[in-house]
Amino acid sequence: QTTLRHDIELPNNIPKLLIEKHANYLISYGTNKDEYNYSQTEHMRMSGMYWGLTALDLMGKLEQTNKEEVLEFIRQCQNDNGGISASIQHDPHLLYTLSAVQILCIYDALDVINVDKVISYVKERQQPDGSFVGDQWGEVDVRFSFCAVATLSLLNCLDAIDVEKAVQFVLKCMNFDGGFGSKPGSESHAGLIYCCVGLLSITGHLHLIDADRLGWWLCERQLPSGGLNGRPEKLPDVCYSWWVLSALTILGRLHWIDKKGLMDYILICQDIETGGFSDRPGDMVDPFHTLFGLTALSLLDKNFSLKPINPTYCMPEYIIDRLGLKPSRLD
Ligand SMILES: CN(C(=O)[C@H](Cc1cnc[nH]1)NC(=O)OCc1ccccc1)[C@@H](Cc1ccccc1)C(=O)N[C@@H](Cc1ccc(O)cc1)C(=O)NO
Ligand SMILES: [Zn+2]
Repeated sequence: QTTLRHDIELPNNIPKLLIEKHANYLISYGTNKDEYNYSQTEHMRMSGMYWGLTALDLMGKLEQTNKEEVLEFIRQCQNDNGGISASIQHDPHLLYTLSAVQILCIYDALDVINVDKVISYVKERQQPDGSFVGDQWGEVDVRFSFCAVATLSLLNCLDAIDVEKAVQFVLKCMNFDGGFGSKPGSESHAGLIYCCVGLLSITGHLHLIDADRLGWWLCERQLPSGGLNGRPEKLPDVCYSWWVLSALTILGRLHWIDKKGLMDYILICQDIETGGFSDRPGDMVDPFHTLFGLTALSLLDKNFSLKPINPTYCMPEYIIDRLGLKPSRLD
């Protein structure tokens, strides 16, 4: 019987990975600041810089970036309470505090901010039930638990929070399908699964996951086009290649996916004129999907000329090695 499924048809000629095009796209994205898209993303600028810089580093192009300009921007984004905001004069948030710390680790420049105040900002966000709020407005989401734990572990200061209680909250977000939602009772979603599996990988609690059941749910994300979606019945999207593959890699079940089919899907999502990746063939490219297309390819095949990516932190493996971090994986 024909099951009606949202999916797309793939054309037959698959382009190879156009590294130079993607590097030029990301370098120029950061320079012409008057460009419309650049102005529309001010509210998440710090994350946008993390996406661009990490992608450029994977392609071996970090030395083409303006390191001093980025460090000065980050220094100006740290607030008196220690938290870091998306742009200058914006409110601090755990999302952008993580992005800033990730960038500073890549540049090996943590000294440009007050690290002790970052640690106290993160610590103050933890709630009595172990969960975390993102900022002073108090929204709880397990994404923020991952931001808190990833940030503190990059700063080698995980003991500033109650790790056991943080893990307890994550387990409350686990569903019968083996997946995780943003809060207890929320439906499973590949992005939140990445956050929960990543947190448990950093804290060494992966044994609490039903790896076969979750692995199965993650592989069910793959569609006939080869692409992956984030939830059942959704369209394929390049960024879900990363959210699903990184979790499968940590769970030791990456081989459960049809790698060739997914690689073809991701390569078709390149814009061969402008450079960059879009979520689906023919859509507008952006730095977000460009990073997650490249990180997924880095996990799929080491023969692309990309540096290896760490699946837990979504940062180049050599940076995690330099920091002496060993996030756990199931074998
Ligand atoms: C806020 N946001 C999203 O909601 C995207 C939108 C989207 C892209 N493709 C389909 N939808 N969704 C998204 O990131 O979903 C994956 C996800 C959700 C929750 C937690 C972790 C990953 C994107 C930005 C964006 C908006 C609109 C279009 C493209 C990118 C975003 O900032 N995502 C965050 C998700 C995130 C947040 C916190 C983390 O600790 C880790 C990841 C991010 O990647 N930060 O580095
Ligand atoms: Zn996407």
